[in-house]
Amino acid sequence: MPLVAGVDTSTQSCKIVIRSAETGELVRSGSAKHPDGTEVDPSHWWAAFQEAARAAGGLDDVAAIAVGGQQHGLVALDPDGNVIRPALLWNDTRSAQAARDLVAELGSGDAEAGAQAWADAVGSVLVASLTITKLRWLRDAEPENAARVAAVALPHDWLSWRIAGYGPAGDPSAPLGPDLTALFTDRSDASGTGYFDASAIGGMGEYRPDLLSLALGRDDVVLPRVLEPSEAGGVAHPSVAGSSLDGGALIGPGAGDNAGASLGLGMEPGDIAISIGTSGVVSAVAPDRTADGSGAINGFADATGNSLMLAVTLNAARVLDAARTVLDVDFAGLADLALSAPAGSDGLVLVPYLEGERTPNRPDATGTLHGLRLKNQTPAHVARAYIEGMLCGLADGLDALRAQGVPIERVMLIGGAAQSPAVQAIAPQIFGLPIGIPEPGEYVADGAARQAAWVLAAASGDGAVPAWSTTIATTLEADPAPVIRAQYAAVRDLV
Ligand SMILES: Nc1ncnc2c1ncn2[C@@H]1O[C@H](COP(=O)(O)OP(=O)(O)O)[C@@H](O)[C@H]1O
Ligand SMILES: O=C(CO)[C@@H](O)[C@H](O)COP(=O)(O)O
Repeated sequence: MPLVAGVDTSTQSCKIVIRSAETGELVRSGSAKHPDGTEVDPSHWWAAFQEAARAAGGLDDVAAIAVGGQQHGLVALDPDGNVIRPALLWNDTRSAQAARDLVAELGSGDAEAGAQAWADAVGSVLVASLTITKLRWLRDAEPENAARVAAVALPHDWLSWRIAGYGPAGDPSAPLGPDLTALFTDRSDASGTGYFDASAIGGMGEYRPDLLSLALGRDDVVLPRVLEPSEAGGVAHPSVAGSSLDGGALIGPGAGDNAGASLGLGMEPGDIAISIGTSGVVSAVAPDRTADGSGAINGFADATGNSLMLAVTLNAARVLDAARTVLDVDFAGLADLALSAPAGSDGLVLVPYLEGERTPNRPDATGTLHGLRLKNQTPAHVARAYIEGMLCGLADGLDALRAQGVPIERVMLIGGAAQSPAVQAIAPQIFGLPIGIPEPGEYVADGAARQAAWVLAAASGDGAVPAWSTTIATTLEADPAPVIRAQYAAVRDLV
Protein backbone atom coordinates (compact mmCIF):
# COMPACT_ATOMS: atom_id res chain seq x y z
CA MET A 1 0.00 0.00 0.00
CA PRO A 2 1.84 3.16 -1.14
CA LEU A 3 1.84 6.07 1.29
CA VAL A 4 1.72 9.77 0.44
CA ALA A 5 2.52 12.84 2.54
CA GLY A 6 0.64 16.14 2.55
CA VAL A 7 2.15 19.24 4.12
CA ASP A 8 0.49 22.48 5.25
CA THR A 9 3.11 25.16 5.83
CA SER A 10 0.61 27.64 7.25
CA THR A 11 0.96 30.94 9.05
CA GLN A 12 1.17 29.50 12.56
CA SER A 13 2.54 25.99 12.06
CA CYS A 14 3.64 23.16 9.79
CA LYS A 15 1.34 20.13 9.71
CA ILE A 16 2.09 16.85 7.96
CA VAL A 17 -0.32 13.98 7.30
CA ILE A 18 0.68 10.61 5.90
CA ARG A 19 -2.16 8.78 4.19
CA SER A 20 -2.77 5.68 2.12
CA ALA A 21 -2.62 6.69 -1.54
CA GLU A 22 -5.44 4.27 -2.37
CA THR A 23 -8.00 4.88 0.35
CA GLY A 24 -6.93 8.18 1.89
CA GLU A 25 -6.83 6.54 5.33
CA LEU A 26 -4.77 8.53 7.85
CA VAL A 27 -1.69 6.58 8.89
CA ARG A 28 0.46 9.09 10.84
CA SER A 29 0.73 12.84 11.40
CA GLY A 30 2.89 15.48 13.05
CA SER A 31 3.12 19.23 13.48
CA ALA A 32 5.46 21.97 14.69
CA LYS A 33 5.02 25.67 15.42
CA HIS A 34 6.14 28.63 13.32
CA PRO A 35 7.27 31.84 14.98
CA ASP A 36 4.82 34.73 15.35
CA GLY A 37 5.11 37.86 13.25
CA THR A 38 4.23 39.13 9.80
CA GLU A 39 7.77 38.70 8.53
CA VAL A 40 9.54 35.40 9.06
CA ASP A 41 12.90 33.98 8.03
CA PRO A 42 11.96 30.94 5.85
CA SER A 43 14.64 28.89 7.64
CA HIS A 44 12.03 28.57 10.43
CA TRP A 45 9.64 26.90 7.97
CA TRP A 46 12.35 24.43 6.99
CA ALA A 47 13.13 23.67 10.65
CA ALA A 48 9.41 23.27 11.47
CA PHE A 49 8.94 20.99 8.44
CA GLN A 50 11.77 18.76 9.64
CA GLU A 51 10.41 18.72 13.20
CA ALA A 52 6.89 17.91 11.96
CA ALA A 53 8.29 15.12 9.74
CA ARG A 54 10.08 13.60 12.75
CA ALA A 55 6.86 13.88 14.79
CA ALA A 56 5.05 12.08 11.96
CA GLY A 57 7.48 9.17 12.18
CA GLY A 58 9.63 10.25 9.23
CA LEU A 59 9.03 10.36 5.47
CA ASP A 60 11.33 7.58 4.27
CA ASP A 61 8.41 5.36 3.24
CA VAL A 62 6.32 7.93 1.32
CA ALA A 63 6.07 7.53 -2.45
CA ALA A 64 4.94 11.12 -3.11
CA ILE A 65 4.71 14.38 -1.20
CA ALA A 66 3.02 17.73 -1.88
CA VAL A 67 3.06 21.02 -0.03
CA GLY A 68 0.14 23.38 0.56
CA GLY A 69 1.02 26.70 2.10
CA GLN A 70 0.05 30.17 3.22
CA GLN A 71 -0.47 32.23 0.08
CA HIS A 72 1.21 35.39 -1.21
CA GLY A 73 4.29 35.60 1.09
CA LEU A 74 7.31 37.09 -0.68
CA VAL A 75 10.42 34.87 -0.62
CA ALA A 76 13.08 36.82 -2.51
CA LEU A 77 16.24 34.87 -3.43
CA ASP A 78 19.65 36.07 -4.56
CA PRO A 79 21.66 34.26 -7.30
CA ASP A 80 23.23 31.97 -4.66
CA GLY A 81 19.83 30.83 -3.38
CA ASN A 82 20.04 32.89 -0.20
CA VAL A 83 16.84 34.44 1.16
CA ILE A 84 17.52 38.18 0.79
CA ARG A 85 15.41 39.33 3.74
CA PRO A 86 12.78 37.72 6.00
CA ALA A 87 9.70 36.79 3.97
CA LEU A 88 6.91 39.37 4.07
CA LEU A 89 3.73 37.41 4.81
CA TRP A 90 0.19 37.78 3.45
CA ASN A 91 -0.87 39.55 6.65
CA ASP A 92 1.90 42.18 6.57
CA THR A 93 0.20 45.46 5.67
CA ARG A 94 3.25 47.68 5.16
CA SER A 95 2.76 47.41 1.37
CA ALA A 96 -0.71 49.06 1.54
CA GLN A 97 0.57 52.27 -0.08
CA ALA A 98 2.35 50.22 -2.76
CA ALA A 99 -1.01 48.56 -3.51
CA ARG A 100 -2.70 51.96 -3.82
CA ASP A 101 0.11 53.20 -6.08
CA LEU A 102 -0.06 50.20 -8.40
CA VAL A 103 -3.85 50.43 -8.64
CA ALA A 104 -3.64 54.11 -9.54
CA GLU A 105 -0.86 53.49 -12.08
CA LEU A 106 -2.78 50.80 -13.98
CA GLY A 107 -5.79 53.11 -14.03
CA SER A 108 -3.71 56.07 -15.27
CA GLY A 109 -4.51 57.92 -12.05
CA ASP A 110 -8.14 56.76 -11.74
CA ALA A 111 -8.34 54.38 -8.75
CA GLU A 112 -11.70 52.89 -9.74
CA ALA A 113 -10.55 52.20 -13.31
CA GLY A 114 -7.29 50.81 -11.94
CA ALA A 115 -9.12 48.45 -9.57
CA GLN A 116 -11.15 47.01 -12.44
CA ALA A 117 -8.06 46.81 -14.65
CA TRP A 118 -6.24 44.68 -12.05
CA ALA A 119 -9.31 42.48 -11.56
CA ASP A 120 -9.52 41.97 -15.33
CA ALA A 121 -5.79 41.31 -15.66
CA VAL A 122 -5.16 38.93 -12.75
CA GLY A 123 -8.54 38.28 -11.07
CA SER A 124 -7.99 40.45 -7.98
CA VAL A 125 -7.87 44.10 -7.04
CA LEU A 126 -4.51 44.66 -5.35
CA VAL A 127 -4.38 44.87 -1.56
CA ALA A 128 -1.33 44.68 0.71
CA SER A 129 -1.56 40.87 0.94
CA LEU A 130 -0.67 40.17 -2.69
CA THR A 131 2.97 39.40 -3.53
CA ILE A 132 3.26 42.04 -6.24
CA THR A 133 2.65 44.85 -3.74
CA LYS A 134 5.47 43.51 -1.58
CA LEU A 135 7.82 43.67 -4.57
CA ARG A 136 6.90 47.33 -5.10
CA TRP A 137 7.42 47.97 -1.38
CA LEU A 138 10.85 46.32 -1.62
CA ARG A 139 11.78 48.49 -4.61
CA ASP A 140 10.76 51.65 -2.75
CA ALA A 141 11.84 50.87 0.83
CA GLU A 142 14.86 48.61 0.38
CA PRO A 143 16.32 49.31 -3.09
CA GLU A 144 19.59 47.57 -2.23
CA ASN A 145 17.63 44.36 -1.49
CA ALA A 146 15.44 44.81 -4.58
CA ALA A 147 18.58 45.03 -6.73
CA ARG A 148 19.75 41.61 -5.46
CA VAL A 149 16.53 39.73 -6.35
CA ALA A 150 17.28 36.88 -8.76
CA ALA A 151 14.16 34.77 -8.13
CA VAL A 152 10.79 35.26 -6.43
CA ALA A 153 9.07 32.30 -4.78
CA LEU A 154 6.05 31.75 -2.56
CA PRO A 155 6.31 29.89 0.76
CA HIS A 156 5.14 26.56 -0.69
CA ASP A 157 7.41 26.86 -3.76
CA TRP A 158 10.41 27.51 -1.57
CA LEU A 159 9.68 24.57 0.75
CA SER A 160 9.17 22.20 -2.22
CA TRP A 161 12.54 23.38 -3.61
CA ARG A 162 14.22 22.63 -0.27
CA ILE A 163 12.55 19.19 -0.15
CA ALA A 164 14.03 18.48 -3.60
CA GLY A 165 17.50 19.17 -2.14
CA TYR A 166 18.08 22.72 -3.44
CA GLY A 167 18.92 25.72 -1.30
CA PRO A 168 21.63 28.23 -0.46
CA ALA A 169 25.11 27.55 -1.87
CA GLY A 170 27.26 25.81 0.72
CA ASP A 171 24.36 24.77 2.97
CA PRO A 172 24.85 21.07 3.87
CA SER A 173 21.06 20.59 3.97
CA ALA A 174 20.90 21.66 0.29
CA PRO A 175 23.17 19.13 -1.46
CA LEU A 176 21.96 20.11 -4.96
CA GLY A 177 22.86 23.78 -4.46
CA PRO A 178 21.12 26.95 -5.57
CA ASP A 179 19.65 26.07 -9.00
CA LEU A 180 16.88 28.71 -9.21
CA THR A 181 15.50 27.20 -12.42
CA ALA A 182 14.49 24.11 -10.40
CA LEU A 183 11.80 26.17 -8.58
CA PHE A 184 8.23 25.15 -9.41
CA THR A 185 4.74 26.10 -8.30
CA ASP A 186 1.13 25.49 -9.24
CA ARG A 187 -1.63 27.55 -10.80
CA SER A 188 -3.49 28.15 -7.51
CA ASP A 189 -0.60 29.76 -5.66
CA ALA A 190 0.67 31.60 -8.77
CA SER A 191 -2.82 33.13 -9.09
CA GLY A 192 -2.31 34.96 -5.78
CA THR A 193 0.85 36.77 -6.82
CA GLY A 194 -0.73 39.61 -8.82
CA TYR A 195 1.54 38.86 -11.79
CA PHE A 196 -0.13 35.69 -13.06
CA ASP A 197 -3.32 35.50 -15.12
CA ALA A 198 -4.93 32.13 -14.36
CA SER A 199 -7.45 32.54 -17.17
CA ALA A 200 -4.87 32.88 -19.98
CA ILE A 201 -4.02 30.17 -22.53
CA GLY A 202 -7.25 28.23 -22.24
CA GLY A 203 -7.23 28.39 -18.45
CA MET A 204 -3.68 27.09 -17.92
CA GLY A 205 -2.54 30.59 -17.04
CA GLU A 206 0.57 32.63 -17.75
CA TYR A 207 2.84 35.06 -15.96
CA ARG A 208 2.49 38.77 -16.71
CA PRO A 209 6.11 40.04 -16.86
CA ASP A 210 4.77 43.52 -17.73
CA LEU A 211 3.02 43.72 -14.35
CA LEU A 212 6.01 42.28 -12.51
CA SER A 213 8.11 44.95 -14.15
CA LEU A 214 5.62 47.67 -13.18
CA ALA A 215 6.16 46.66 -9.54
CA LEU A 216 9.87 45.86 -9.39
CA GLY A 217 11.16 47.98 -12.25
CA ARG A 218 12.50 44.93 -14.12
CA ASP A 219 11.38 41.44 -15.07
CA ASP A 220 14.73 39.64 -15.31
CA VAL A 221 13.98 37.41 -12.32
CA VAL A 222 13.33 33.67 -12.25
CA LEU A 223 9.73 32.77 -11.50
CA PRO A 224 8.83 29.20 -10.52
CA ARG A 225 7.69 26.99 -13.39
CA VAL A 226 3.89 26.51 -13.18
CA LEU A 227 3.05 22.80 -13.25
CA GLU A 228 -0.10 21.01 -14.35
CA PRO A 229 -2.33 19.92 -11.42
CA SER A 230 -0.99 16.34 -11.31
CA GLU A 231 2.52 16.91 -12.71
CA ALA A 232 5.54 15.97 -10.60
CA GLY A 233 7.98 18.83 -10.07
CA GLY A 234 10.87 16.53 -9.20
CA VAL A 235 11.92 13.93 -6.68
CA ALA A 236 12.46 14.52 -2.97
CA HIS A 237 16.09 14.36 -1.91
CA PRO A 238 16.64 11.00 -0.20
CA SER A 239 17.79 12.81 2.93
CA VAL A 240 14.23 14.21 3.21
CA ALA A 241 11.73 11.63 1.90
CA GLY A 242 11.31 8.39 0.00
CA SER A 243 14.73 6.95 0.77
CA SER A 244 13.42 3.42 1.36
CA LEU A 245 11.68 3.24 -2.05
CA ASP A 246 13.02 2.66 -5.54
CA GLY A 247 13.06 5.98 -7.37
CA GLY A 248 12.36 8.05 -4.24
CA ALA A 249 9.31 10.23 -3.54
CA LEU A 250 7.73 12.35 -6.28
CA ILE A 251 7.02 15.97 -5.35
CA GLY A 252 3.64 17.32 -6.43
CA PRO A 253 3.10 20.89 -7.62
CA GLY A 254 1.59 21.84 -4.24
CA ALA A 255 -1.04 24.55 -3.81
CA GLY A 256 -2.04 27.69 -2.00
CA ASP A 257 -3.57 26.65 1.31
CA ASN A 258 -7.14 27.54 0.38
CA ALA A 259 -6.90 25.55 -2.85
CA GLY A 260 -5.40 22.73 -0.79
CA ALA A 261 -8.38 22.80 1.57
CA SER A 262 -10.75 22.82 -1.38
CA LEU A 263 -9.09 19.68 -2.77
CA GLY A 264 -9.04 18.09 0.69
CA LEU A 265 -12.77 18.72 1.10
CA GLY A 266 -13.53 17.62 -2.47
CA MET A 267 -15.36 20.90 -3.13
CA GLU A 268 -17.58 21.27 -6.18
CA PRO A 269 -19.64 24.21 -7.47
CA GLY A 270 -22.37 24.86 -4.85
CA ASP A 271 -20.02 24.10 -1.93
CA ILE A 272 -18.84 26.91 0.33
CA ALA A 273 -15.94 26.52 2.79
CA ILE A 274 -15.62 28.90 5.72
CA SER A 275 -12.14 28.61 7.22
CA ILE A 276 -11.28 30.20 10.56
CA GLY A 277 -7.49 30.00 10.83
CA THR A 278 -5.16 32.99 11.13
CA SER A 279 -7.07 34.29 8.11
CA GLY A 280 -10.81 34.06 7.78
CA VAL A 281 -11.73 32.71 4.35
CA VAL A 282 -15.04 32.15 2.60
CA SER A 283 -14.44 30.23 -0.63
CA ALA A 284 -16.25 28.67 -3.55
CA VAL A 285 -15.09 26.83 -6.67
CA ALA A 286 -16.38 28.06 -10.03
CA PRO A 287 -15.70 27.15 -13.64
CA ASP A 288 -14.45 30.58 -14.73
CA ARG A 289 -12.19 33.20 -13.16
CA THR A 290 -14.09 36.21 -11.81
CA ALA A 291 -13.00 39.85 -12.05
CA ASP A 292 -14.64 41.67 -9.13
CA GLY A 293 -13.59 45.31 -9.42
CA SER A 294 -15.03 46.05 -5.95
CA GLY A 295 -12.18 43.98 -4.49
CA ALA A 296 -14.42 41.96 -2.17
CA ILE A 297 -13.73 38.73 -4.05
CA ASN A 298 -10.33 37.42 -5.15
CA GLY A 299 -10.54 35.45 -8.40
CA PHE A 300 -7.85 32.85 -7.75
CA ALA A 301 -7.41 29.35 -9.21
CA ASP A 302 -8.03 26.05 -7.47
CA ALA A 303 -5.72 23.02 -7.57
CA THR A 304 -7.66 21.07 -10.21
CA GLY A 305 -8.13 23.48 -13.13
CA ASN A 306 -11.16 25.42 -11.88
CA SER A 307 -11.34 28.87 -10.32
CA LEU A 308 -11.44 29.56 -6.60
CA MET A 309 -13.32 32.64 -5.43
CA LEU A 310 -12.26 33.89 -2.02
CA ALA A 311 -13.31 36.57 0.44
CA VAL A 312 -10.50 36.83 2.99
CA THR A 313 -10.28 38.64 6.33
CA LEU A 314 -7.11 39.35 8.29
CA ASN A 315 -8.91 38.92 11.62
CA ALA A 316 -10.12 35.43 12.45
CA ALA A 317 -8.79 32.86 14.98
CA ARG A 318 -6.47 35.44 16.50
CA VAL A 319 -9.46 37.56 17.50
CA LEU A 320 -10.44 34.68 19.74
CA ASP A 321 -6.84 34.38 20.95
CA ALA A 322 -7.04 38.09 21.84
CA ALA A 323 -10.31 37.50 23.71
CA ARG A 324 -8.64 34.74 25.73
CA THR A 325 -5.85 37.15 26.67
CA VAL A 326 -8.25 39.96 27.59
CA LEU A 327 -10.39 37.64 29.70
CA ASP A 328 -7.54 35.45 30.96
CA VAL A 329 -9.32 32.19 30.06
CA ASP A 330 -8.55 29.09 28.01
CA PHE A 331 -10.43 27.95 24.89
CA ALA A 332 -13.09 26.12 26.94
CA GLY A 333 -13.50 29.09 29.29
CA LEU A 334 -13.97 31.47 26.38
CA ALA A 335 -16.62 29.23 24.83
CA ASP A 336 -18.46 28.80 28.16
CA LEU A 337 -18.49 32.56 28.73
CA ALA A 338 -19.70 33.38 25.21
CA LEU A 339 -22.48 30.82 25.37
CA SER A 340 -23.75 32.28 28.62
CA ALA A 341 -24.43 35.72 27.03
CA PRO A 342 -27.49 36.49 24.86
CA ALA A 343 -27.36 36.72 21.04
CA GLY A 344 -26.23 40.25 20.20
CA SER A 345 -24.42 40.63 23.56
CA ASP A 346 -27.00 43.20 24.70
CA GLY A 347 -25.71 45.66 22.10
CA LEU A 348 -21.95 45.19 22.62
CA VAL A 349 -20.31 44.98 19.17
CA LEU A 350 -16.69 44.30 18.30
CA VAL A 351 -15.48 45.53 14.92
CA PRO A 352 -12.53 43.14 14.87
CA TYR A 353 -9.90 45.00 12.84
CA LEU A 354 -7.13 44.10 15.30
CA GLU A 355 -4.59 43.70 12.46
CA GLY A 356 -6.04 46.29 10.09
CA GLU A 357 -8.32 44.63 7.52
CA ARG A 358 -8.18 43.34 3.99
CA THR A 359 -11.86 42.75 3.18
CA PRO A 360 -12.99 45.49 3.39
CA ASN A 361 -9.64 47.04 2.45
CA ARG A 362 -8.75 49.00 5.61
CA PRO A 363 -5.10 48.20 6.25
CA ASP A 364 -4.69 50.98 8.80
CA ALA A 365 -7.92 50.41 10.76
CA THR A 366 -7.94 49.28 14.38
CA GLY A 367 -10.56 47.31 16.28
CA THR A 368 -13.36 49.01 18.20
CA LEU A 369 -15.85 47.98 20.88
CA HIS A 370 -19.17 49.80 20.42
CA GLY A 371 -22.33 49.99 22.47
CA LEU A 372 -20.85 49.88 25.95
CA ARG A 373 -23.54 49.92 28.62
CA LEU A 374 -23.54 49.04 32.30
CA LYS A 375 -25.49 45.86 31.63
CA ASN A 376 -23.05 44.48 29.04
CA GLN A 377 -19.86 45.02 31.04
CA THR A 378 -19.38 41.36 31.87
CA PRO A 379 -16.77 38.85 30.69
CA ALA A 380 -19.58 36.82 29.08
CA HIS A 381 -20.76 39.76 26.94
CA VAL A 382 -17.20 40.59 25.90
CA ALA A 383 -16.48 36.94 24.97
CA ARG A 384 -19.61 36.74 22.86
CA ALA A 385 -19.00 40.14 21.19
CA TYR A 386 -15.50 39.03 20.07
CA ILE A 387 -16.86 35.84 18.49
CA GLU A 388 -19.85 37.58 16.92
CA GLY A 389 -17.70 40.38 15.45
CA MET A 390 -15.23 37.94 13.92
CA LEU A 391 -18.05 35.85 12.39
CA CYS A 392 -19.85 38.95 11.06
CA GLY A 393 -16.76 39.79 8.99
CA LEU A 394 -17.02 36.32 7.41
CA ALA A 395 -20.79 36.67 6.90
CA ASP A 396 -20.07 39.83 4.89
CA GLY A 397 -17.70 37.70 2.80
CA LEU A 398 -20.45 35.17 2.12
CA ASP A 399 -22.74 38.03 1.05
CA ALA A 400 -20.05 39.18 -1.39
CA LEU A 401 -19.94 35.70 -2.94
CA ARG A 402 -23.74 35.68 -3.11
CA ALA A 403 -23.64 39.05 -4.89
CA GLN A 404 -21.44 37.43 -7.55
CA GLY A 405 -24.19 34.88 -8.18
CA VAL A 406 -22.37 31.99 -6.50
CA PRO A 407 -24.73 29.07 -5.75
CA ILE A 408 -24.80 28.12 -2.05
CA GLU A 409 -25.86 24.53 -1.57
CA ARG A 410 -23.57 23.23 1.19
CA VAL A 411 -21.57 25.23 3.74
CA MET A 412 -18.63 23.67 5.60
CA LEU A 413 -16.72 25.14 8.56
CA ILE A 414 -13.00 24.33 8.97
CA GLY A 415 -9.79 25.79 10.47
CA GLY A 416 -8.42 25.85 14.02
CA ALA A 417 -11.11 28.05 15.57
CA ALA A 418 -13.93 25.99 14.04
CA GLN A 419 -13.30 23.60 16.94
CA SER A 420 -14.75 26.10 19.40
CA PRO A 421 -18.22 25.03 20.62
CA ALA A 422 -19.17 28.71 20.84
CA VAL A 423 -18.18 29.34 17.21
CA GLN A 424 -20.16 26.26 16.22
CA ALA A 425 -23.24 27.45 18.12
CA ILE A 426 -23.13 31.09 17.00
CA ALA A 427 -22.15 30.61 13.33
CA PRO A 428 -25.53 29.24 12.14
CA GLN A 429 -27.33 32.07 14.00
CA ILE A 430 -25.27 34.62 12.07
CA PHE A 431 -25.09 32.93 8.65
CA GLY A 432 -28.74 31.90 8.80
CA LEU A 433 -27.87 28.57 7.18
CA PRO A 434 -27.16 24.99 8.29
CA ILE A 435 -23.39 24.52 8.54
CA GLY A 436 -21.59 21.20 8.16
CA ILE A 437 -18.60 20.35 10.30
CA PRO A 438 -16.46 17.80 8.44
CA GLU A 439 -14.76 15.09 10.45
CA PRO A 440 -11.83 16.59 12.36
CA GLY A 441 -8.89 16.91 9.98
CA GLU A 442 -6.14 19.08 8.60
CA TYR A 443 -7.86 19.86 5.33
CA VAL A 444 -5.01 21.79 3.70
CA ALA A 445 -2.51 19.01 4.43
CA ASP A 446 -5.16 16.45 3.43
CA GLY A 447 -5.63 18.22 0.09
CA ALA A 448 -1.87 18.20 -0.45
CA ALA A 449 -1.81 14.47 0.33
CA ARG A 450 -4.64 13.89 -2.13
CA GLN A 451 -2.67 15.80 -4.76
CA ALA A 452 0.39 13.65 -3.99
CA ALA A 453 -1.74 10.53 -4.57
CA TRP A 454 -2.98 12.05 -7.83
CA VAL A 455 0.61 12.72 -8.97
CA LEU A 456 1.52 9.13 -8.11
CA ALA A 457 -1.45 7.78 -10.08
CA ALA A 458 -0.69 10.08 -13.03
CA ALA A 459 2.90 8.85 -13.09
CA SER A 460 1.59 5.34 -13.73
CA GLY A 461 -0.85 6.48 -16.39
CA ASP A 462 -4.04 7.08 -14.37
CA GLY A 463 -5.29 10.66 -14.81
CA ALA A 464 -8.16 10.70 -12.28
CA VAL A 465 -8.15 12.54 -8.92
CA PRO A 466 -8.19 9.79 -6.25
CA ALA A 467 -11.73 9.29 -4.96
CA TRP A 468 -11.16 9.95 -1.27
CA SER A 469 -14.35 10.77 0.58
CA THR A 470 -15.04 13.59 3.07
CA THR A 471 -17.67 12.94 5.72
CA ILE A 472 -19.71 15.69 7.33
CA ALA A 473 -19.65 14.69 11.01
CA THR A 474 -22.26 17.16 12.29
CA THR A 475 -24.65 19.64 10.77
CA LEU A 476 -25.19 22.71 12.91
CA GLU A 477 -28.58 24.37 12.83
CA ALA A 478 -29.99 27.29 14.84
CA ASP A 479 -32.69 29.92 14.61
CA PRO A 480 -31.22 32.94 12.82
CA ALA A 481 -30.48 35.93 15.09
CA PRO A 482 -30.58 38.86 12.63
CA VAL A 483 -29.93 41.35 15.44
CA ILE A 484 -26.26 40.33 15.44
CA ARG A 485 -25.56 41.35 11.84
CA ALA A 486 -27.87 44.36 11.98
CA GLN A 487 -26.05 45.95 14.89
CA TYR A 488 -22.66 45.03 13.38
CA ALA A 489 -23.62 46.65 10.05
CA ALA A 490 -24.63 49.80 11.90
CA VAL A 491 -21.15 50.31 13.36
CA ARG A 492 -18.77 48.56 10.93
CA ASP A 493 -18.34 51.60 8.72
CA LEU A 494 -17.77 54.06 11.58
CA VAL A 495 -14.14 52.99 11.90
N1 LIG B 1 -10.70 25.13 20.48
C1 LIG B 1 -10.34 26.27 19.89
N2 LIG B 1 -11.10 27.38 20.03
C2 LIG B 1 -10.74 28.53 19.42
N3 LIG B 1 -9.63 28.68 18.67
C3 LIG B 1 -8.83 27.61 18.51
C4 LIG B 1 -9.14 26.36 19.09
N4 LIG B 1 -8.14 25.50 18.74
C5 LIG B 1 -7.26 26.18 17.97
N5 LIG B 1 -7.67 27.46 17.84
C6 LIG B 1 -6.98 28.54 17.11
O1 LIG B 1 -6.80 28.19 15.75
C7 LIG B 1 -5.68 28.91 15.23
C8 LIG B 1 -4.86 28.00 14.35
O2 LIG B 1 -5.69 27.51 13.33
P1 LIG B 1 -5.08 27.03 11.95
O3 LIG B 1 -6.24 26.74 11.06
O4 LIG B 1 -4.11 25.92 12.21
O5 LIG B 1 -4.32 28.34 11.51
P2 LIG B 1 -3.27 28.58 10.32
O6 LIG B 1 -3.63 27.59 9.24
O7 LIG B 1 -3.50 30.00 9.93
O8 LIG B 1 -1.89 28.39 10.88
C9 LIG B 1 -4.91 29.48 16.42
O9 LIG B 1 -5.06 30.90 16.45
C10 LIG B 1 -5.58 28.81 17.61
O10 LIG B 1 -5.57 29.63 18.76
O1 LIG C 1 -4.05 35.41 2.23
C1 LIG C 1 -4.72 34.41 2.29
C2 LIG C 1 -5.57 33.99 1.14
O2 LIG C 1 -5.64 34.94 0.13
C3 LIG C 1 -4.66 33.57 3.53
O3 LIG C 1 -5.72 32.64 3.55
C4 LIG C 1 -3.31 32.92 3.61
O4 LIG C 1 -3.24 31.93 2.60
C5 LIG C 1 -3.00 32.39 4.99
O5 LIG C 1 -3.77 31.31 5.37
P1 LIG C 1 -3.83 30.67 6.84
O6 LIG C 1 -2.45 30.46 7.33
O7 LIG C 1 -4.64 31.59 7.69
O8 LIG C 1 -4.55 29.36 6.63
